[in-house]
Amino acid sequence: MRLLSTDALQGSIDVPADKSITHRSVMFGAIAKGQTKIKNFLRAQDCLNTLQALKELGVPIYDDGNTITVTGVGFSGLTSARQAINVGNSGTTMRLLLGILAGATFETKLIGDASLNKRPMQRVISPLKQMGATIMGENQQEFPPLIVKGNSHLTPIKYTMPVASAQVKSAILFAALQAEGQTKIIEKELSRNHTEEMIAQFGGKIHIDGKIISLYGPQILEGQDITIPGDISSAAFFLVAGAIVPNSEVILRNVGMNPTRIGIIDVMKQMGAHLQITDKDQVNQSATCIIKSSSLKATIIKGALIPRLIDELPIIALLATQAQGTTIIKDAQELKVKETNRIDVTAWQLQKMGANIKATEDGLVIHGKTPLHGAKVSSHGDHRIGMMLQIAALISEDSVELEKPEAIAISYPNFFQDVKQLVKRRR
Ligand SMILES: O=C(O)C1=C[C@@H](OP(=O)(O)O)[C@@H](O)[C@H](O)C1
Ligand SMILES: C=C(OP(=O)(O)O)C(=O)O
Repeated sequence: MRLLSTDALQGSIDVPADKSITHRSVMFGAIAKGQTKIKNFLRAQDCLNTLQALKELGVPIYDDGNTITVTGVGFSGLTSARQAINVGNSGTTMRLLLGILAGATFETKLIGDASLNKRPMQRVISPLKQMGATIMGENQQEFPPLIVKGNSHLTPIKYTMPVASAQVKSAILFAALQAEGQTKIIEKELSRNHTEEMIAQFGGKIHIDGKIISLYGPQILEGQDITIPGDISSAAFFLVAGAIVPNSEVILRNVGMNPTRIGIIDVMKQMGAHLQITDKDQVNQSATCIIKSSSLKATIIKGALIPRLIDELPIIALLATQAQGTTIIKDAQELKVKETNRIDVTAWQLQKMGANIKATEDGLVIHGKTPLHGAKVSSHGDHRIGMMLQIAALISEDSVELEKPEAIAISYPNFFQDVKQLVKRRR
């Protein structure tokens, strides 16, 4: 596919719904008692896989095209699926479902696509096994396909997390809601807290003290009405586009502003971006972002900041190619076990376009500012790499061809329409 390029972006877009919160809204709706009504559900492949998975586990879900109504069955009301559940490309779906199914006495086989088959699952298998669940990969491996057989008498654990991962934390919390007694999780670094927030929103009790989370189980949650805010991880592509394309002013409405997710805003401000945040909505944790073409300087991104912008690192790497000086990203080894090895793929694809970027063991080193030129690039089936490359193409001197653009529908089905809407002058 030939990508668009331009020398001006102008206009506004409504940011699509948050993927992490969408997954969780259906999961919490399913394991609660009573009805959950979800507005602004993200109709992207990953989230549709979560919806389908819960239907296959016996949860009544009705979609009127606007609102999704989930009739909660409680953990004990889930029923055995007729066949293996295919969660496609979605790591969140597989890992969180393992936590939910840790207390179900029937057996479930979870399968996914070729990319998911390479993603590490030991990080969830290990704590869930300690709690009493049985989870097996084929040939004793940690990789999907996985078979999970739960245990109706799960035991609570005290668990110090070896990785900063919201998915691992969430899987343990779903199991903890079913276990008798106190579970304590000690986070390595603070990661996105949507699961903790939703436990409270659905009427549960959870105690958080910095990196220590404690929860007494078992708990029965109650269905809620939820409106999903926009996804900062999707907005990120246009935040960067607005900053690096000359003559630009882009307004992004309904951007989720959960503090555990807004690392990219801190980084862009630090780099000198003309970024303004207005119309803050405290209830919905969202705001409007206005970004203008910016003259940028390099920065260092590491440590506790990494989990707050983990999915934004490929697009931040592109931003750094347009900043004066050397940007260093470190402590980001988790990027190697996403949909692709995002350290290597980001460096490799941007190098093809003339960027001065090098992969390191745990991150990237980017020397700016370099002009980008045309090339044949590939998403490698990774939605975030595909979107990053379209934004790179906007400032490319000549034409860029993208292989596997269809991957973008995993999190942002209307991405190319939104790009088109903002492009004022095609080159
Ligand atoms: O919990 C979530 O919704 C997510 C957590 C992160 O993964 P890890 O928990 O593996 O860091 C993130 O990369 C992913 O896109 C979504
Ligand atoms: C890593 C991602 O998602 P998941 O882990 O759910 O596949 C992502 O969306 O960038």
